[in-house]
Amino acid sequence: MEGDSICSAKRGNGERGYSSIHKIIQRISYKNISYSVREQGKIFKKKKQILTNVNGKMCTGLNAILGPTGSGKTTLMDILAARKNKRYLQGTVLIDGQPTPKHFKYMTGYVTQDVHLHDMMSIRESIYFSANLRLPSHVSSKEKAIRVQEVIDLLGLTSISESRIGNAYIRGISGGELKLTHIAMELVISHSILFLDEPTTGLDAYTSVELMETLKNISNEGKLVIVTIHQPRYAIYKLFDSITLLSRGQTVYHGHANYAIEYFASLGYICPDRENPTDFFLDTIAKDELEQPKIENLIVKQNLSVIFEQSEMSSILQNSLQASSGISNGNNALESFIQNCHPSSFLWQSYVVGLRSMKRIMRSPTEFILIMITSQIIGLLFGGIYWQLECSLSGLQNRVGCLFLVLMLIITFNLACIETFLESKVIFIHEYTHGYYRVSSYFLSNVIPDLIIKRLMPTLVSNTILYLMTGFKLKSENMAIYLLVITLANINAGALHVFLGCFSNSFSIAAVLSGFIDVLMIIFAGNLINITSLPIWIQWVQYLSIFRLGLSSLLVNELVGLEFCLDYFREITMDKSCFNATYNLGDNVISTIETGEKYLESQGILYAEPFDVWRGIIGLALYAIILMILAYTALRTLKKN
Ligand SMILES: Nc1ncnc2c1ncn2[C@@H]1O[C@H](COP(=O)(O)OP(=O)(O)OP(=O)(O)O)[C@@H](O)[C@H]1O
Repeated sequence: MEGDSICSAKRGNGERGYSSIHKIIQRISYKNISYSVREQGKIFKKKKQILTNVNGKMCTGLNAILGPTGSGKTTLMDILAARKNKRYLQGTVLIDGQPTPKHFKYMTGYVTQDVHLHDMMSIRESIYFSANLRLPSHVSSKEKAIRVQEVIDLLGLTSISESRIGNAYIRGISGGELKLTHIAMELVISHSILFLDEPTTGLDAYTSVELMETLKNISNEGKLVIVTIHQPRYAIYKLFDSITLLSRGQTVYHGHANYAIEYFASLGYICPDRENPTDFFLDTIAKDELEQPKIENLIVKQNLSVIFEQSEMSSILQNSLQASSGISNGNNALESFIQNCHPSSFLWQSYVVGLRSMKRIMRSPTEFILIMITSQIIGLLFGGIYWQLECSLSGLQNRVGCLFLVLMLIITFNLACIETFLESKVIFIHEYTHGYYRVSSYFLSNVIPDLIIKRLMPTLVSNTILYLMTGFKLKSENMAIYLLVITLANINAGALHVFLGCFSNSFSIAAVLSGFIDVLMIIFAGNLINITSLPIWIQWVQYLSIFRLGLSSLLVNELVGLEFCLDYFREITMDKSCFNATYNLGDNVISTIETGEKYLESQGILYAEPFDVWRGIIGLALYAIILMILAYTALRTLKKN
């Protein structure tokens, strides 16, 4: 019985690794690992202990973490893979005797329990996407394609490699095939350490054994493979080099898989012939958790974890951990080795992610077509309602109303940006934490095309139609300014809703926040309440309103130089043409016309200087930059663990 002999397993050569990003790692050791969290969703957050004083060592080969549901398997694996919040962690994890390097998680393959992949991509495209972004740039496209094909064949995905992933509405591949695709996306990178959380869940018995045999073969090449698994068949159990049995976050056994039965027998727990050892271990642990066993030759009320802690095996392990903590194995350059977590450049990442975004839009055109058709119908409808506006007082009112409604529509259309991002948030977090791309590449190539193609393009087309139908000023410079304001308002509304999508975890929360912000901005637009009538100390809020900034520019652009007949005079003179005259009524001088300038003055909108039309545009542009930075920052600071 020798604790350290866990690591006397074969030493492969880490063959197939792409050496520029993959250091050959042979051992992970962990000492006194304790992990606790503050439980979410309670007013007084209670501390919950998940792991307590766990020790161990895992080496090249197939290592399994077993235990009942909720025993802490995933948490332990996450800690070893450097994917847990260090704030709640106590103890040390050493990689080949060295502290875990900063970017360790990018050096490892990690298959999560839940799988989230882009629905419109095929299996081959998904695996190629992973290879394209995560393999070093010196690996040619041809080599990547060959590697992808090899992994597809290895996991038996050949016959369905061109099938789409699908989603809840569009039937795609099965859950098991999805899992295999995810595993393939990690295998294709050929990391020297591979973590797999419940890789066989969702697979039939035969495929599970096949998969585990594949993982065993991979580990025989000198790779360190760690899996968490619930209740593997004996055929799978036989493949494990080492097993770690957990019970309520404590170690019940850690050592060679083929010694475990002997160890339990030494405690009086005899595994019956023909019984699957894993079933036997889990049953024993379950009984131990329930009733605190009172077995002959054992100290009463000692449970399996205490017994293991006091065992000879555990003390050998402790000694070996103590001794190995300072050994570097020549890998003391681990930290400097992986300075840059991304093997591909910012531009390459933006190109690859952008290409996928475009493919997604092209392959699910319904949403885009629907947005395009609805916005054109609304454009035509508004154009019909505000058809060829007259230069009368009602024409002035209609102009203001129409411009306000155009801005309202832009905000409403961009509400969908919340959903667009929320939908892909899980995929973004998964891909980002797996080192596919930088946040900036994703932002540039995923968020921005979405804003431009799905939101801005339809709005610009419908507003061009609307502009011509309403009879707004026909000069090209006025139309250009109109479309520029529409563009900036669109970017603002889109960025605002992307920000809200990043900020909150559900559509309803984001929609409530959006409603609140929109109402505030509408109040300060100026046409529901006259800003000049408000107390000075609150008037500044108008500069925070996209509506106010946009509307003031649109109004200056449209109204300066226009004259509007008072409808009253047109009726009494029965003259449909507009004339400019003044009448003296007692002390009052009444004009037959209202000028656009007079209206703007009454609204507190500056118009006299050419710059006045640009004031709102510059405000909108600055606002767009600020909102984009906020959205980007929200994406960066998103909790990614
Ligand atoms: N962030 C967290 N907040 C609260 N509880 C947590 C948190 N993370 C883990 N837990 C709890 O810790 C325990 C261990 O979780 P973990 O996912 O590691 O178990 P597991 O053995 O992998 O379970 P399963 O076999 O079901 O996957 C569970 O009871 C879980 O609810």
